[in-house]
Amino acid sequence: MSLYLIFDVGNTRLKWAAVESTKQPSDQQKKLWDYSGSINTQSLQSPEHRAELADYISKTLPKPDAIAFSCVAGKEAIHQLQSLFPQWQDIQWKQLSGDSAFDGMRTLYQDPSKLGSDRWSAIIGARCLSKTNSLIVNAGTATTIDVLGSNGMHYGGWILPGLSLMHQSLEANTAQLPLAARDASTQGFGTSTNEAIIGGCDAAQIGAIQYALDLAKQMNVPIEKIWLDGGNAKTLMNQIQQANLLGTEKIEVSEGLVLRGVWAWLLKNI
Ligand SMILES: Nc1ncnc2c1ncn2[C@@H]1O[C@H](COP(=O)(O)OP(=O)(O)O)[C@@H](O)[C@H]1O
Ligand SMILES: CC(C)(COP(=O)(O)O)[C@@H](O)C(=O)NCCC(=O)O
Repeated sequence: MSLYLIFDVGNTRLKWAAVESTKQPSDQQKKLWDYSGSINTQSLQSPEHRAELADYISKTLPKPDAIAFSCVAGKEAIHQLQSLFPQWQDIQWKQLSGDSAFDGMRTLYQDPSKLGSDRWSAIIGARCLSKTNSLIVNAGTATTIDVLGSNGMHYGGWILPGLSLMHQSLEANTAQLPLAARDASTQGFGTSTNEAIIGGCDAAQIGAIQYALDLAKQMNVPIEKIWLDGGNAKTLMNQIQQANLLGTEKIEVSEGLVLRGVWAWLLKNI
């Protein structure tokens, strides 16, 4: 039996997971990782935090047989990530990029090398779980929305500021708006500044998903499955469910679609 260690370095959080070779990326269960965790991506910049992370990972799991990653947080972060385990120098690190080939899949991106590796790996992860026309929504630092056809074609997508970025940008660029805070009462049209911001930013995110569904239908790629992933997935799902929008039966909150995609790609490249 082999063990694979996978990293997904986003602009806010660094996620990792390790999985044994007895499992498959097409396995539907969410909790398929034998080990997993996350920290702030910024921690990579600190030698102390790097040492803590490396110590924690190397003490909680056996030596992996292969390591693979996606990183959209810049070259320095990649360098710092790859410096974590000097004791495992014989293990080759495999980096998935936006233009990494995957059997049966293709992107219409004009220059696939510019496609975010986390977007491409989430698309691969979604393909492992379902061969239907799918929308992949990764609600993280940015919110990305991508269309994947049942034929394996990525038709492109959108990049929006994520929920926190939207809130922060309103606070930073206006005189009167505070940093909004979500509370249980936020529903429908806002009747306070806080509610108006929270509801407005939710509407921008959910409205973009609705628009993507409409546009995909016009393109003859009617969406049968929506994967909602990332740090804000559950928040958005709650809002979607409470307002009974988008045909909730086809939406699923997925956990670690990027990690799943990197793992699937690694299995084809070792
Ligand atoms: N514990 C948390 N730490 C940081 N961000 C969180 C946390 N919980 C929810 N979030 C939200 O999730 C976003 C980060 O989600 P994530 O999918 O990890 O993003 P990325 O892949 O871009 O690093 C943040 O911008 C924030 O809005
Ligand atoms: C859009 C992103 C910033 C999202 O990053 P994240 O929110 O996951 O940290 C990332 O996928 C990226 O840098 N993409 C490159 C540009 C593109 O995909 O076209």
